[in-house]
Formats: sequence, C-alpha cells, structure tokens
Amino acid sequence: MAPRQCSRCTVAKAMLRRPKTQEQVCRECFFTTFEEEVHQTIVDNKLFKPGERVAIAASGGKDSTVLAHIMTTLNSRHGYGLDLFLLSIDEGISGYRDDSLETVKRNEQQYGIPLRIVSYKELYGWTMDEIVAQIGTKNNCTFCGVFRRQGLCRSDPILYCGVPNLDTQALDRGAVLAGANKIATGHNADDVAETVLLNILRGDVPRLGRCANIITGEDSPLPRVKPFKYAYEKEIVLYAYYKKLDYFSTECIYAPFAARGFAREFIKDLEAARPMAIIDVIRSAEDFVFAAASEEKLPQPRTCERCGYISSQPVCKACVLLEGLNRGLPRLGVSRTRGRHGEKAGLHPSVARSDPSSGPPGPGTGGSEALRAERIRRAVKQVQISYEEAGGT
Ligand SMILES: Nc1ncnc2c1ncn2[C@@H]1O[C@H](COP(=O)(O)OP(=O)(O)OP(=O)(O)O)[C@@H](O)[C@H]1O
Repeated sequence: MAPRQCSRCTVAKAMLRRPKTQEQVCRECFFTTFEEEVHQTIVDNKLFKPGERVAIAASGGKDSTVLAHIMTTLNSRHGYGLDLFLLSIDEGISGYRDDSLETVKRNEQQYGIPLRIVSYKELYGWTMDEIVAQIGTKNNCTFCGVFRRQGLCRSDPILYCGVPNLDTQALDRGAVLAGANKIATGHNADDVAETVLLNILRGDVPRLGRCANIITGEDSPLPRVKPFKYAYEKEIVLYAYYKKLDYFSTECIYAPFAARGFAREFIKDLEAARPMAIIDVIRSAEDFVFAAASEEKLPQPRTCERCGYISSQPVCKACVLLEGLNRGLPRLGVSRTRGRHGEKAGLHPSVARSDPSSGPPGPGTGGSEALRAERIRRAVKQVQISYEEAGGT
C-alpha cells in the first residue's frame, strides 16, 4: 500500500494525525500549521502591540518552553516588534523547581532572550520547602497558588479564574521589576476547558463569565495573555517532541496528582470521544451571555493596605497567609474560601465542604476513586452514544 500523503502539501509522506483536527500531515506541515494557528490567535485577538516588553512566564515545562520557542519564532518571522524575556518564579522547591530552572537557563541561551528569576524567598521571606515544613502537604498549593498568582498553578485550578490581579503575585512583581508591559503564559486549550468545566460544576457564574478570556486585566498596567488558548496540550507535546525542545517534565513533588484532577480526566475523556469537544467547551463559555448582576458579584480590585499591591480585600490573601506564617499560625487564611459558594448558597456544610477549591483535586477528594472512574465511564459512554446517534464518525 502506498504511503499516505500529507493532506496539506500533498507531496511529503504523512507522519502524524493531528490530535485537534485528525488531519494526516507531514512533520513540516504540522510545525507550520501549528505556528500559524498561534499567530492567527495572536493577530485575531490583538494580543500584542509593537514595542511592548513581554514577559514569557517560563516554568521550564512543556507549555511555556514551546511558548518561548514559538514567540521568538513568530516575533522575528512576522515582525511583531516585541521585546521578549523569560520570567521564572523560583518557589524554592528542591528537587523540582531548581531542576526546572536549569532548563530555563538553557532556554535563555537557546532562544537568545534574557531570563529574569524572582524567588518566593526574596519576595516573601519563605521558600515553599519552608512553608511545607510548617503546614504539611495538604494546603501547600494554596500558598503556592496565591504567591505565584492566584490560579497559575494547575494544582489549584479552581482559582485560575481569569480574574485579573486580585492578589499579590510573584509574576506581577517580577514583571514590574523587569519593566514589562504584558505577561504571556503557557495556559493551553485543555487548561481553559478544564477551568470552564470547574466553574460550571461549582456554580461560579461570575468567574465562568471571565475564565475563557484570552486577555485578563486588559485595563490594568500589566495584562496577561494566553497565546495557546486554542492549542491542544497533545499538539504542544508533539511539537516539543518533534522539534526536540529542551524542557522539564516532572510533576511538582508537593502535588504529584495535580494534573489528574477530575475535570482534567473528564476533558481528556471527552477529547478521546470527540477531539473538537475541547474547543466546543471553550466556545460555549465564550458565547454565554451573563446577567449584569453576575459581574457585580465579583470582588472589585482595590489596593492592599499592607503591601500596596492590587487586592480584592483590604488586606490581600498573600499578606494574610504571610502573617500566619510569620506568627507561627500557618493555617490563618487558608480556609477562608470555604463556604464562599456552597454555604452561602444554603447547602449543607458537608456538601459545601466538597468544594474542590479547598484543596488540590487529587484522587482522594469527594468519593472513592472507583466510583469516580465509574461516573466518568458512564458520562463518556453517553457522549459517545449521542455523538454516534447524531451521525458522528
Ligand atoms: N514557576 C513559574 N515561573 C514562571 N511561570 C510559571 C511558573 N509556573 C507556572 N508558570 C506559568 O503558568 C502556566 C501554567 O502553569 P501550570 O502550573 O499549569 O503548568 P503547566 O500547564 O504544566 O505549564 P508548563 O508546561 O509551562 O509548566 C505555565 O505555562 C507558565 O506560563
């Protein structure tokens, strides 16, 4: 049987089936299509303006490494006129972040753009290793998520809501110190779809209205953008693999199950049944129309009276957490988010407590693993049947 030709160039041999579109393409066409789709996202959504100084939030992981590679490629190919640099937050997690920072240091050389590293230790006086020694591994993601940026960390996905600049954030501080106008993060389509789903499950309409935004904090001095909003995680991995990019692939040692949260597994199952489901979840969120009243429920940004950074409260969450650490009361402020929705909504406290924002969505939360797996299997089966019934192939 003759080898199948690339459906794009129709000359070269097809080497892979694109996870997003199922097209069979050669490697070169995969690279150019992937890059040009990101370029189109950037152009269509006016993510950057010429002359801007852009911090690429670089963890050393696959998403931000591919982002750094693509941003430098597109910046020179299409003449964006951006002043790019890598910005890394060193949370102080030995055996994890120190190793991934070594990768980012090599990326600095490989992509020829400067690197700025900002540490929790210098900003807050504490490393995550020291915090974990105080608080243990149950609520540690709350500290990390708040200090880095509420919700940048996937292990605390419920919080990465797209609400701009509500708390003291290491990335913001680092970006301000380095004179940036914008921060670009490696959040991908799977991350966004997962957040949409979590906000639906949680009934958090105000956040649902914003979580699919490609730009957050548009009116602030330091907006954040997600150039990979429509890029599938699988394609990012394939891109990094075929391009032989240098990235770090270990999960955080303090949240080893973080990437296996319920919503993430569900999104993966939906994708397996119908690849465009990820985009459809995002598009649904984009097209929701919300009552004006739901916006009013979001806390309005103000200035923290202690540190001066933008906060939703008189004293920002980072300052509350820090105060607890410094007073030897590390739990101070940790459980404040509990009941914010469930108990206020009149739910029984035991139901409200299953609110996943109170901890990383590891396998242990809210029912046994077997029950959860069964629920997912049933839900996916329903999707498959209705999809087939609808004439899907
Ligand atoms: N320590 C860090 N320093 C700088 N940016 C970070 C850091 N951690 C996360 N980010 C930014 O937040 C995005 C989402 O972070 P998350 O923890 O969900 O990791 P991820 O999806 O595995 O991404 P990556 O593969 O880039 O690590 C990253 O793509 C990156 O842009």
